[in-house]
Amino acid sequence: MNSYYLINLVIYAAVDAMACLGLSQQFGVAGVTNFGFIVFQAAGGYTAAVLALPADSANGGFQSYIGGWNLPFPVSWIGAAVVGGLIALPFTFLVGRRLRGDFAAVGLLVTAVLLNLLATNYRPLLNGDAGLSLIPQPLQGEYDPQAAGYQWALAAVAVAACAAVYLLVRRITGSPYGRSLRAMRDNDIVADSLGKNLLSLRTAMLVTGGAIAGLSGGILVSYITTWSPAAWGYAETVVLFAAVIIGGAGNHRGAILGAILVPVGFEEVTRYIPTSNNLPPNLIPSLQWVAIGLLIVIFLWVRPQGILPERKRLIRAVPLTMPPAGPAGSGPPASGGVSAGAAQARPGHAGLAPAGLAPAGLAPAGLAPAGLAPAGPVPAGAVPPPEMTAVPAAVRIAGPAHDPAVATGPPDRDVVLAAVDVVREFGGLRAVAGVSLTVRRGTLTGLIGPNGAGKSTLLAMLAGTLTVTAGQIRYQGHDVTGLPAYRRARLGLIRTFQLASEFKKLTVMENLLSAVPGHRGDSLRGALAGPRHWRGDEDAAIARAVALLERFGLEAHANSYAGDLSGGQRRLVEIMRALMAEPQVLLLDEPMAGVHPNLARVIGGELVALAAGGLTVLMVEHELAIMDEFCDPVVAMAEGIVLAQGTMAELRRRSDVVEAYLVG
Ligand SMILES: Nc1ncnc2c1ncn2[C@@H]1O[C@H](COP(=O)(O)OP(=O)(O)OP(=O)(O)O)[C@@H](O)[C@H]1O
Repeated sequence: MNSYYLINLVIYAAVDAMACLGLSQQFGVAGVTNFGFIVFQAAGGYTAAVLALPADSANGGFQSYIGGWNLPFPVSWIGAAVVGGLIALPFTFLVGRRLRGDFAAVGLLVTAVLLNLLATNYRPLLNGDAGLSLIPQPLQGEYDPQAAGYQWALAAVAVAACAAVYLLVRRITGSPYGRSLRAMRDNDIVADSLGKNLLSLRTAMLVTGGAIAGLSGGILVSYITTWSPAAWGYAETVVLFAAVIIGGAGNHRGAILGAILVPVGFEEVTRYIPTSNNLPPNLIPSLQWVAIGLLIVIFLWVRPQGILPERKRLIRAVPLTMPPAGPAGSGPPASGGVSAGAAQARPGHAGLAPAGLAPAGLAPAGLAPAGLAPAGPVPAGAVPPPEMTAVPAAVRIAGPAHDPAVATGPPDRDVVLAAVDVVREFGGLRAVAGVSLTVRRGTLTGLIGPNGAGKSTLLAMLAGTLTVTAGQIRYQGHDVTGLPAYRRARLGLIRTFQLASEFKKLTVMENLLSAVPGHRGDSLRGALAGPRHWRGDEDAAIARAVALLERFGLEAHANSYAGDLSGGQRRLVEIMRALMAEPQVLLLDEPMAGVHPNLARVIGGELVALAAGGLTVLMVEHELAIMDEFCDPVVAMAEGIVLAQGTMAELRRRSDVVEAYLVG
């Protein structure tokens, strides 16, 4: 085989593998479907070209372009990566919290098409469809670019760059930050409710993917010495997607394999197809597209996980070696197992007692008395009651220390969560029609009502998953109505969902670890710093998770995919995951649904013990026996309003509640 031909193969394989690694990171790991991926590669290629080219007048002005700085290697490649990353920033508005994933994907595709049209037709800066040529190769002043030695060296540098990209994406994916990315991919609303900033995560993925794509484009342009808009058509993104899907989305080795099989392999195979003058000239390229399309369909149908599926991340249980719980007040609740590992809480969370309990001495001695708050509506815009405005700073368990945006007004000692005349409309339907409600610290408050009463909608508004149409949500004495779910979660306001919401393709252990707040490895910077930076936090979190798993009898499933568990077991995973988030207030939406009655009792007892330690729980539940046994007070809703609030015995004496819900 001719050595130039081999060099060509190696360089194309390296460039395509890099691009596929970037796309696999975005799409396979983080679930960001970037149909505009090729734009970033094209931008990197153009940047490398204009950084290396002399001013456009230097070679007779036959082509026009931006700049022409004639900068030495490797500035052109670095510039390609930087520009590839930077041009991702304007795209972030497409992948924000509010835009559904499929709309964002279409938005990115349309943007790619528009930019390609612009590049093809706008001559002054981009030279139109003629593109750019005579792009200088790296160090071509010092070496002969035609020499085989030079070309092999260029291929070696391209392979080295590809290896560096592989190590980079592997480091990110293998970190707690990578776990958050995969959690977001599996269920972004749930990830949001656990404190993950979706916009920041997706922006980081667009920028790193853009930088990788830009670098790959820069390397390619330096090698082929031309840049043409026709080579970066949006359809090229389909080829890269095919490679990632066939290789195995989310598996970085799969991305490399896919790159070798699809873009490189297809090009090679078609070289051996005999040509004939009788065949239409575009037949073979057209057949290539048909084959790629068919392969995508076949793989998505028969083997959606690809040739090399995403690998399961087994986590070894760390033995519980920490000292027994500390002195009075900082000790575990009666149900000690849940608290294990808390002694290793990070300094930033030092105030958080085991599994989110209130700090020593601040918790009420036992389950709070009924505390019958008036059920009637509070007028809109009402001044908060006086008890919501004065509390010692030490009680701010998860207030301003976590989130500087909520920095005014001291929290209340007793009322930890309040809805003030809250309304939620869906079109013409008033699902919640002016609810006022207070939840007191350390209580296990029940929320009952017939189907469609508005309970889940109210819970979602309290957590920030749904915005209110009118009214106010107050948490720890602060107005949090405008705060998104992830910010509320970081303040300790954690919810679970009515429908199963485990991260299916994360193991049970990973589900639990994904909720840990303030993990040193749960940021891009922390992930890049490497395991040595976050190993301590990880071990402490694993120890806490193991204790919880043992408490709820799921230790044997620690390394099973959560999506493979039974309905009841998945419920338990959600509850444990919520506890791992170190909540101050837990909003549970039918947590016992599908759980065996004996286990439901264990959960109930566990929640009572946690409440005795200062945790506040608001729980929607249809099973009245559970309400009778564990919840006090209980709030009854019907048709979007609160009918009454009191003990279950008191509610049973209310004819309107009995009529609406308790009959039968
Ligand atoms: N996203 C939505 N779009 C339109 N209507 C909705 C939406 N979510 C809830 N609703 C409607 O709002 C009303 C209250 O629903 P919600 O789920 O809050 O009731 P619920 O008390 O939790 O009922 P259940 O006990 O059956 O879960 C229902 O009529 C429901 O159809």
